[in-house]
Amino acid sequence: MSKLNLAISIRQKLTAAFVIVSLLIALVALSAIKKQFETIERAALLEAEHLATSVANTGMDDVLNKPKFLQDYINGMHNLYKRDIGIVDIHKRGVADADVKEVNQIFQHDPDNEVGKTIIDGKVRTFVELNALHAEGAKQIVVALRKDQSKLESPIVGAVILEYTQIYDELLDAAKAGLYFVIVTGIALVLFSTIFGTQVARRITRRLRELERMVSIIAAGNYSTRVPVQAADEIGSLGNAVNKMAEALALSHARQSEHAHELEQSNALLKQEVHEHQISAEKNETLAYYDSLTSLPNRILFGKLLDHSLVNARRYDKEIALFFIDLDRFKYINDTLGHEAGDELLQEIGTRIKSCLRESDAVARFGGDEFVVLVSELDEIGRLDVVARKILGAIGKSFMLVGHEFRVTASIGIATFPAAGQDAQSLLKNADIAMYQAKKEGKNNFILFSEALNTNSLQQLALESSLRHALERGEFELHYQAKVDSRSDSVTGMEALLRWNHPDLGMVAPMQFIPLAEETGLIVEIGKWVLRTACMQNVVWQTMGIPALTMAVNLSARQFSDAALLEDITSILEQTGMEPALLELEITESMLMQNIEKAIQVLTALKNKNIRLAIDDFGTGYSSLSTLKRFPLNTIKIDRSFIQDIPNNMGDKTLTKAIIAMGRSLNLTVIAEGVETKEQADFLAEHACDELQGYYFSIPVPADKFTALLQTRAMPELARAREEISLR
Ligand SMILES: Nc1nc2c(ncn2[C@@H]2O[C@H](COP(=O)(O)O[C@H]3[C@@H](O)[C@H](n4cnc5c(=O)[nH]c(N)nc54)O[C@@H]3COP(=O)(O)O)[C@@H](O)[C@H]2O)c(=O)[nH]1
Repeated sequence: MSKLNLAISIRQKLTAAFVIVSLLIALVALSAIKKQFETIERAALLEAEHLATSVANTGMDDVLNKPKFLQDYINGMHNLYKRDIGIVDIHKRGVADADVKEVNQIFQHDPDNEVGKTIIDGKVRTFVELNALHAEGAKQIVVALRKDQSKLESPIVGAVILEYTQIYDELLDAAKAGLYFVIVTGIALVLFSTIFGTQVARRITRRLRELERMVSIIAAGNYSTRVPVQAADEIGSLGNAVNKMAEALALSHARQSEHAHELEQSNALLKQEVHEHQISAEKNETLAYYDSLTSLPNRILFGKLLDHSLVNARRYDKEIALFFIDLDRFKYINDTLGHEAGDELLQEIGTRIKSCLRESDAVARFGGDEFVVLVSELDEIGRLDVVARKILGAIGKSFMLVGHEFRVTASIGIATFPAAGQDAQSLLKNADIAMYQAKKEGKNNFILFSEALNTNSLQQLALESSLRHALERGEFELHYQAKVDSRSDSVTGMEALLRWNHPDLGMVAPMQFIPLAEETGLIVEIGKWVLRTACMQNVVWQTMGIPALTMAVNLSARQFSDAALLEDITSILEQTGMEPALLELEITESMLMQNIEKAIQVLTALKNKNIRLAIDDFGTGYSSLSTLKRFPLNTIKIDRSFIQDIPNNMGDKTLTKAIIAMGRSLNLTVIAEGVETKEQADFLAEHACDELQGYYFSIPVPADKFTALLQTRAMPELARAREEISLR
């Protein structure tokens, strides 16, 4: 309820109460006045009746015949008591009257013949006599006059008419005086009580308003406010109660503030904890779904994206494509330049791949050097080539790592939905198969998955599985191929060549399993076995009295980039007792050109161990003379591709001559591989190629056969080999 409403309401109520009470008092006073008037009239009437009756009882019957006496009596009553009495006979004729003119006159002042009626029935009647003296008329009472007044059955002989206006008026005047006093006093009292009541109401409402104002201030939170208590009445008690309530509120507010402060503190702590929890949840999510190195989605998140894309592709009958990208020779970079450089490279690769894609495509890193791309809005299958070439081009651009310029390539396998698989797992597997095929076919390219690849891949998988057990099962063996002095035809050394004697497949060619061993990393362990076996064999031959010959062993890219290479070789040399100077490591030109600085570093370390170093497949890696000069080499081995068309191919002849000249100018031993004919041998000898290797002299043979070859040192062995060649 508003302040205004409250005040008006109480005042109105009080005023209304005063008005009602005043009206009631006025009403009661009026009815009392009315009652009093009636009583006055009744009293006047009663008195007149008694008087008239007493007049009648005064033996009127006897005195009727004595009009003089009667007149005197009436005159006496008039003079003494101011009462006007008239007496009539049964004919209404005046016998005596206060007004003597009425004597002997028929009474005619009763408007309804009340006198006549009373004379007939004896009943007391009143009437108002129309009289000139009284404007309102004179009140008259008429009583029957009997012969024997004590007996009701006595005959009526006349009537007594008594005017009672005077007594009535006197009584009325006396009553009116009292009445005026009552009315004036009453009005004064009503006025006073109204004014007083209004003042009281006003004072009450003012105090109530003040109380309300104070309560509002307290309610607004100003608990120190106190209501001024003006009187010890109910409002004063209410004020005291409000003050007590304010004190209690102040106390509770203080406690609440304290509590709120504590709550605020714990809330802040809670917020902090929630914030930390959120951060850690976000971190966990990032860790769970994103690759920490490249910030690209990881395998888990990519799986979800792929599943989602497959659902859409199925629903809208669309094609999607999965690109499996694997860097070529990444391990080599990682091992030679260090992990930090490798990480930098992977980050850059991630960025480059991303830059080749549309917003709707997704790229993820699966770990290592494996990246996967999801092209979910494939308009046409032809776009796959464009995307793949774009990615290869971006990756193939040069990188600056540890202050040097490098180039890497990648192999991409592509699998499309629905052609290459119905679910995420098969799509990923088939893209992986296609990627391996791309690697096999020379790397730095892409292959779209086909069912034929799958069959091939299954074979590869079976081969890979057997390869993992080949070493422990002793299925490897080494064959040795002689190296011959071009001038004397004498054996200067041999090259150890690995053979895999598969229990089911028979002799598996190195070209079939070495790339597989390289990809799977098995080559490192296999390579160590080759080194140990070759060294042991060489020592065995020396203990057999065979003069010391150089043992050449091939190193794969992975072995060459293996950080433990030097340590492993040193330990093998120590374990086998092999003379380091008799060991020649053949490293391909392309391996050296991958990272020239690192290659120089590794070669120098090996060279410092007195190990001989040969550059294999020379002529295929486009190394310049200036670069070549920086490698601490002993030998260059001209690639078979230059030899095979000699003497017919003039270009090859010229190039071979140039390579020989260059090697000699660098004081390197020059050896030609793949020498299959006398013409080739003669040409090379003629142009001062130091050593020759090839089927013309000897095919790679097992250790026992090579022992025989060495022991006899007989040309016939070589010749036999030549014969074998010519038989092919
Ligand atoms: N990392 C390692 N690589 C190895 C090892 N053993 C062999 N290999 C490499 O495998 C490739 C194939 O080797 P392979 O089938 O043994 O072929 C060698 C010779 O048999 C072949 N050769 C020799 N003379 C001739 C010839 O007159 N004609 C002709 N067509 N082929 C001939 O050449 C291969 C030796 O080449 P190279 O090593 O370049 O001297 C091959 O790349 C091997 O390097 C191993 O243990 N580890």
